[in-house]
Amino acid sequence: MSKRQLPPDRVSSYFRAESGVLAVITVTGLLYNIGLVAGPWFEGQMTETLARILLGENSFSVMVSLAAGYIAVIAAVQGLRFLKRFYVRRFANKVNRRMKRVLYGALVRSDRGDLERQGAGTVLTKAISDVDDCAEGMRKFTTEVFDTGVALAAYAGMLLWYDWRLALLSMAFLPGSYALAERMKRPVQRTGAAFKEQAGVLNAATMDRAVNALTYRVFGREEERRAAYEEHLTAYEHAAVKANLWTASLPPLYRVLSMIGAALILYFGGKNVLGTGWTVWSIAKFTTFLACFTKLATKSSKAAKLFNAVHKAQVSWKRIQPLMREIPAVPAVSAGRVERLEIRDLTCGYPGDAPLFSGLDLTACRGQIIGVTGPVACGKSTLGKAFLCEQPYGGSIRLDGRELAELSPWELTGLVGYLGHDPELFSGTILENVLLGDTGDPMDYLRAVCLDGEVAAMTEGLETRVGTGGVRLSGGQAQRLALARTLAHQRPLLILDDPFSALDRATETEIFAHLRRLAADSVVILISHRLYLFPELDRVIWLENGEAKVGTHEELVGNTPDYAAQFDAQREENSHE
Ligand SMILES: Nc1ncnc2c1ncn2[C@@H]1O[C@H](COP(=O)(O)OP(=O)(O)OP(=O)(O)O)[C@@H](O)[C@H]1O
Repeated sequence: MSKRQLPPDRVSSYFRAESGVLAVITVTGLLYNIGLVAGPWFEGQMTETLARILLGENSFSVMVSLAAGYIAVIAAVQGLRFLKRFYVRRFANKVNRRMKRVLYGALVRSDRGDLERQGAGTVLTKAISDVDDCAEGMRKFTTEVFDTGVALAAYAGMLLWYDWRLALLSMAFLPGSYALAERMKRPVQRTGAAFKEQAGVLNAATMDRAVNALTYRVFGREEERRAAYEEHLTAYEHAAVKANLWTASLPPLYRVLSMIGAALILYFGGKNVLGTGWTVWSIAKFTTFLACFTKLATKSSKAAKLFNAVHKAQVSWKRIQPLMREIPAVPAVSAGRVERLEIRDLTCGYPGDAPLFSGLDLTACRGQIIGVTGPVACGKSTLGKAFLCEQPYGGSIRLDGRELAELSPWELTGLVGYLGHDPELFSGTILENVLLGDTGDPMDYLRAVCLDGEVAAMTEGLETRVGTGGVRLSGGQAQRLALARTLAHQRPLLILDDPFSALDRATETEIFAHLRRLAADSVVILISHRLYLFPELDRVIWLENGEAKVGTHEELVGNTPDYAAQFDAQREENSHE
């Protein structure tokens, strides 16, 4: 089966898609873990040799060659470990990328209305952190299968080989330690949850005191608030002590329990050395056995970590699984060029309300930029959204003769690009926000929106994380980044709703020049309150009092006094700056 056909809503697909990398991990992982057993073997041999040297039965050179062999084996084992970890990391990165590509594809083609209601940026941020948790869980699982699973098997095999009775006896206490840990999870979780809750209450109380400090002072309620705050603080301290007591006191107990096996080895293993036990051992075997057991006991305590990581990944996967669907490629006909946009007798509004405007007629050709403006709340954004067909419109909007309302959502996605008021950035990097999982050079688009210099000056450049909704960026940076994203995903019809509102005039003019060049193959609908650039537009739509007037800038200045007045007012304002 080819990689493309693997169903993206199954975790196994992501493992199968990376079977090559997993094969390398398996080979290096097996060699590394089997090599690990060589350590205790060498330690046993060196202890034996030391005893013999002291008794005069061996020369020092034997010890030197053993030590050299030990160092060589450790170096080889660590080399294999490095290789295995490198490939596990690579595997996790590839899974992460693949999952994000599927996720972006699904979200970008989701119903815009739904997404807007939930806040598209927030949906993406949550889903992306779930993908990160899944990929991390898969990484830990893949690591621990070898580092814990295979290593435990190798150590256990070695113990059984040396003395199976003593091996079973000493290992019998390990499950007891896990069972106890499992049973004690409940009070640990309960006190931990209570502590977290108290921390939340205290945070809220702290915020309340800080934000409303002035109000409390003015109304003479400071002392009362202080007393309430002290109560929260005391409750927080008690909860913290309880939670810490449980979490700190139990692990040593588990360790003592699992190390009972070591005491048994000292006793029965000693008998083996003296020749009165179940089998006959040299000092080397005794030392190797003890070292293997200690390593096994330590390793096995990590098994819980593996289960936790897998459990967390499962929870995240459940949340994102419904989003992980294969998205059919946008039909080729939609992604191609469009020569003409024809709007006839267009009426827009919301169900139950009078139309915001009606009778809009316009024909625009590829490469043209059409401005839309008018007084506050005249319906500019509503006109922009009409091209997304979220609400039914009256009249007709045709792209090369194809009525938008009759197209499938995916065809529409291939034809219409949209940038709304809200930049809708998600908490990924600048690069991810521009490319949305596609390939290409984001710098071209960042240059076009005059953001390249600022990104280059950031310590992490394109890898800078922008925070949820782009909170780490200024308003102007967020707006330009969203515009770069729109330009990076060119469509034959581009709707830009007030894309320059947070920019200064010089930047706006420069970006506009780039827009002309980059969108030469599209029809651009540019909605704006600011009219500086309107003389350069191919046509202007003026919406007012339910009417839509269309003309060149000069025509509207001549026949629409309100448009002329708004343009003059802005020009005058600008000349005073
Ligand atoms: N989803 C909606 N349901 C009902 N009415 C809406 C909806 N969205 C907007 N409106 C109303 O439609 C009118 C026009 O809104 P719209 O956002 O299109 O105007 P605008 O010209 O873009 O405004 P602004 O100048 O503030 O950008 C407003 O009165 C608004 O309250």
